[in-house]
Amino acid sequence: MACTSTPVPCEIPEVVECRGERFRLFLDAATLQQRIAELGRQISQDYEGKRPILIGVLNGAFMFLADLMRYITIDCEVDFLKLSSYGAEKVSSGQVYELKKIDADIRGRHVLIVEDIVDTGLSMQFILERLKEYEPASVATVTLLHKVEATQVDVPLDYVGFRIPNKFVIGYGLDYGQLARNLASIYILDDNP
Ligand SMILES: O=P(O)(O)OC[C@H]1O[C@H](OP(=O)(O)OP(=O)(O)O)[C@H](O)[C@@H]1O
Ligand SMILES: Nc1nc2[nH]cnc2c(=O)[nH]1
Repeated sequence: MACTSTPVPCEIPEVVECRGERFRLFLDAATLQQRIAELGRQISQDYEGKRPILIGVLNGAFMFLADLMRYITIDCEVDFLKLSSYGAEKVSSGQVYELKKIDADIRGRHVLIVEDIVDTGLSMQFILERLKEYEPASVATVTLLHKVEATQVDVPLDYVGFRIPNKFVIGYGLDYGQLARNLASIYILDDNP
C-alpha cells in the first residue's frame, strides 16, 4: 500500500549522498516531529492571549515553520524574511544579505523569529538588529538546531529544538547548494566515509 503518512515517511534512508559527499542519518523525522510538538505546546502556553506573529527566515526555515505552526494551538500569524550568507558552501561567507524584508506591520506585536539553524549566530544577530527598528512589543527566538560550539556572537535563544555538534547538516529545509531541503529527516556530514 502506498505510504500517505507524511511528514514522517515510511522509508528513512540511513545514508544519503549530496553533491558527491556522504551524510548519515542524525535526527529522524519522528524525532523531529516529537520535539517540534513540544516546542509548539510550550509556545502556545507562553503566548496565550498574545496573538504572536511568527517570522520565518527563508529559505531554510520553511519546513520547520510549517510544522511548528501546526502544533501551535492559539491564534497566531505568519510572515517571512529572506536572508542568505552561505551560498553553495559549507561555511558562512561572514556576510549576511537581506533578500526579502517582512511585509507585516510588527510595531507593538509579539514576534517569534523562526530559524532552522543557528550556527555562527550572524544571521540571528542581523535579524534581531533589523527587527528592533520596527519597535515590536517583544521579540523571542526559536531555532530547530543550535551548533553551540560554532556560535561566535551572543544571541538570545528562547526555544531550541536540538543542540548539535559543529558539523554540516542537511535535510528538513537545510540545503547543500540548494539540494536536500526535501529530506524529511536531518543528516550529518560523514567525516569517515
Ligand atoms: O548562524 P549562521 O552562521 O548565520 O547560519 C544560519 C543561517 O544559515 C542558513 O541560511 P543560508 O544563508 O544558508 O540561506 P538559506 O536559508 O536560504 O539556505 C540558515 O537558514 C540560517 O538562516
Ligand atoms: N545546510 C546547512 N546550512 C547551514 N547554515 C548554517 N549552518 C548550516 C549547516 O550546518 N547546514
